[in-house]
Amino acid sequence: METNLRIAIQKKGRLSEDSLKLIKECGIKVNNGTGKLMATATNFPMEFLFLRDDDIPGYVQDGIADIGIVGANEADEKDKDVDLVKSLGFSKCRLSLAIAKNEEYNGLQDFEGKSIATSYPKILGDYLSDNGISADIHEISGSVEIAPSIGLAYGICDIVSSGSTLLSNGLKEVEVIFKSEAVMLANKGLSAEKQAILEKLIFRINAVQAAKNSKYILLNAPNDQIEEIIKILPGMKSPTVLPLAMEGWSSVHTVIQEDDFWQIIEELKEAGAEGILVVPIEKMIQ
Ligand SMILES: Nc1ncnc2c1ncn2[C@@H]1O[C@H](COP(=O)(O)OP(=O)(O)OP(=O)(O)O)[C@@H](O)[C@H]1O
Ligand SMILES: O=P(O)(O)OC[C@H]1O[C@H](OP(=O)(O)OP(=O)(O)O)[C@H](O)[C@@H]1O
Ligand SMILES: [Mg+2]
Repeated sequence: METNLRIAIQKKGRLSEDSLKLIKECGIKVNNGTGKLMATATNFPMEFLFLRDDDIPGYVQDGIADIGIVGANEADEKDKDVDLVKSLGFSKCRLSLAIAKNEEYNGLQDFEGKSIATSYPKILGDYLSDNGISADIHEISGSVEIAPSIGLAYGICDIVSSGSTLLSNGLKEVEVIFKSEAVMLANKGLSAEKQAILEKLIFRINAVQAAKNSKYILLNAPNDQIEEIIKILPGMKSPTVLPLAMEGWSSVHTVIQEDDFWQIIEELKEAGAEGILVVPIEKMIQ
């Protein structure tokens, strides 16, 4: 029987859509009809389990799933004996301490002896003890932001992204204690066959990620400016230079990093580049 790599992804929630999108971008086809909790890819040796994110680190540790996608916050909180394979760049958020917006805040010492409601008792406990603060951690499983207004706790420690949930509940963020994004976890004892499938998957994810961070750039320039323009362009290798039909002009093609984009464009314009086109790249194999 063919070996399949079994991946656990969140059934429904903040990670589900982007996890499946990544799988799709890797060219893997899976038919997860509504309500189906298990599925097999049609064109890659992979099986899918659709689970609550809380259960994923444990299932990966126990080998029920070979790999899994969860938030780094969930992976850290569950503290299972698994390998962290890769950060995936989506579901970026932070775990923060927050208190009622009308409370004065002078620093972390304000939490000394107070109660804090959270779904992340381990991460919070570690943070407080690292900082020499002793507080009463009150574990609740959801709707954490309600705790101060109903008198359950002085402060909270919960996930923040835009900050709008805090705002709507009359809270202010006072400390960021953990920065998170989706990560891939793997079981520590994968067979050689499963390891080989995982490597193929990682190769594809790397190509997708590299493409997302890069742009293909095309521009025209007079030949006497080409040397200077090439100096500005840090391409994958050396840029391609092609003569244009117009005498004395060339077209330059290369790949640039998204982060350097605006700075490079400015420099290129100053160096005499014209007709600059910037195009997204679908996959990039380095
Ligand atoms: N507002 C947000 N913006 C970005 N990422 C988020 C946000 N909220 C949560 N996340 C990330 O997505 C993960 C899953 O969040 P979600 O709210 O779907 O979890 P959940 O309610 O515990 O789901 P489940 O029903 O699977 O237990 C979180 O652990 C965190 O890493
Ligand atoms: O800073 P914000 O952009 O407002 O995001 C933060 C909120 O997002 C998450 O909840 P979610 O909306 O996923 O609902 P949940 O409580 O059902 O998990 C998280 O638990 C926070 O409450
Ligand atoms: Mg959960």
